[in-house]
Amino acid sequence: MTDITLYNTAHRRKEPFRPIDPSNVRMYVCGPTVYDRAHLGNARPVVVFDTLYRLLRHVYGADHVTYVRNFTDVDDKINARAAETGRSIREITDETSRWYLDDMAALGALEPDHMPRATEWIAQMVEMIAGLIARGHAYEAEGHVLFRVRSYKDYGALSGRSVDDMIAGARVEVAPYKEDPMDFVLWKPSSDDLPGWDSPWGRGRPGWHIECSAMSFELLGESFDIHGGGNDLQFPHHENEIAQSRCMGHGFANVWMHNEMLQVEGKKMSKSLGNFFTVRDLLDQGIPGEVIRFVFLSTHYRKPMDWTAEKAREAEATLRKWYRLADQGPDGQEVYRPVVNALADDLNTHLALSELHQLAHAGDVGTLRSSMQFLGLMADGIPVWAKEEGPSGEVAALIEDLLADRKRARTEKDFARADAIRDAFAAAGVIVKDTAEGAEWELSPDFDLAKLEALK
Ligand SMILES: Nc1ncnc2c1ncn2[C@@H]1O[C@H](COP(=O)(O)OP(=O)(O)OP(=O)(O)O)[C@@H](O)[C@H]1O
Ligand SMILES: [Zn+2]
Repeated sequence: MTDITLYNTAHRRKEPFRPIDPSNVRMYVCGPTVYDRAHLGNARPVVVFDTLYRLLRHVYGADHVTYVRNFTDVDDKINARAAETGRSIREITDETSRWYLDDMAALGALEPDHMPRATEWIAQMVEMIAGLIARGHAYEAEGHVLFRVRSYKDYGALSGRSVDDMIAGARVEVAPYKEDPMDFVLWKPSSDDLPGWDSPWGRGRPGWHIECSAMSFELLGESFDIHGGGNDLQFPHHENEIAQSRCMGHGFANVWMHNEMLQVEGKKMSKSLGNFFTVRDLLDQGIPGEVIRFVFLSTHYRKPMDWTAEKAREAEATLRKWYRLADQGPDGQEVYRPVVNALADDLNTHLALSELHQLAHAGDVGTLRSSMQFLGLMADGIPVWAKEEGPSGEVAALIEDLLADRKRARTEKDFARADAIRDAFAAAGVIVKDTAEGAEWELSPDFDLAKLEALK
């Protein structure tokens, strides 16, 4: 069996992965708050943990892995969106959840085995909150229930910081009913115009953190193998989840995995900063989902990354080449061992892609096909966009620009430049024919975009 090694944030090192029960490997990933289209940053954990899910299914068997990802469908941002638009909360959360699943499917992400909506698990949250009060880890104050952070001595262990350091660095809400500014909300009262459920503490709604503790417990049990999410959730969300579940006497998650952020000019892409574009924006611009997935896979999940048009162009050119080859491959070949091994080493997706380059280079079309399927780059055969004749608009525009540049160089008798362009076309596999009507060109099967981009 393949040995998997994963970086465990909780211990800040790579560790051999040993599931609690190899016949049911269990993973929980924090899902979206559903009030708006997912931005490209939100898609990063989806692709990262989908890749891990695929690896686990490959190693332990598809029926021996349980993947849970929630929908947060009760939240003040959702209430605000409903108030702004005059639409009902349910309409907004239903529509947004559907969009989310469509957009993520376009990126080749498999659906998790369970996708619990928080509002369907309120009774279980209430029960857990009552349990925390009974154990002295929570208290009721003015219709709120708060978690008593100082009652959990390991608080902060995941981030490796002390409670006092965290208070200093965080925006903690100071409220008169809190015993300590660090205490966080498990339950809060709802006015009549807001969603609310009856509880021992009056009509109200749950805090965000308790959702994940309650739903992971119900669907995966007291202890499970992997808990994932973006590293922006590490504190406070994941520290709070750990505090709640451990104080209930649960073992909770063994391995904590966090993806780094998708950035825009050095800053996290986020709704609050307004520096975002959605997955749907890219798809609508004609950028295929496979290209977006490829760009994600080319950077390791623990490194920050940017989205650039150039990365998308290169990914598209590579994928077109691979699809042309894989199209000739028989189905049902084994996945290439080095590709599996690359993922088994803390999801080294960059290395996995280099292994695919090797396969393409060697012309092993059947193994290329099965390995692309394994990485989620090829669901049902060759995607339609890759079957269409000719390269994408972006590649064509680049070639046309270079041809214009060559013409100018010739007119200006800059033969060095004209020759450099000619040589680069030859090296990149662009076949140029000069005709009376001007230059005509086509791509040879081993077209290599990188060799052209070097010229720009
Ligand atoms: N820029 C980003 N890069 C990578 N992952 C991100 C990024 N922004 C959010 N995520 C992840 O997306 C997932 C869904 O989170 P959620 O719906 O709470 O996003 P969000 O908090 O609304 O986004 P934002 O931070 O833009 O408001 C979480 O796992 C979160 O860590
Ligand atoms: Zn969570």
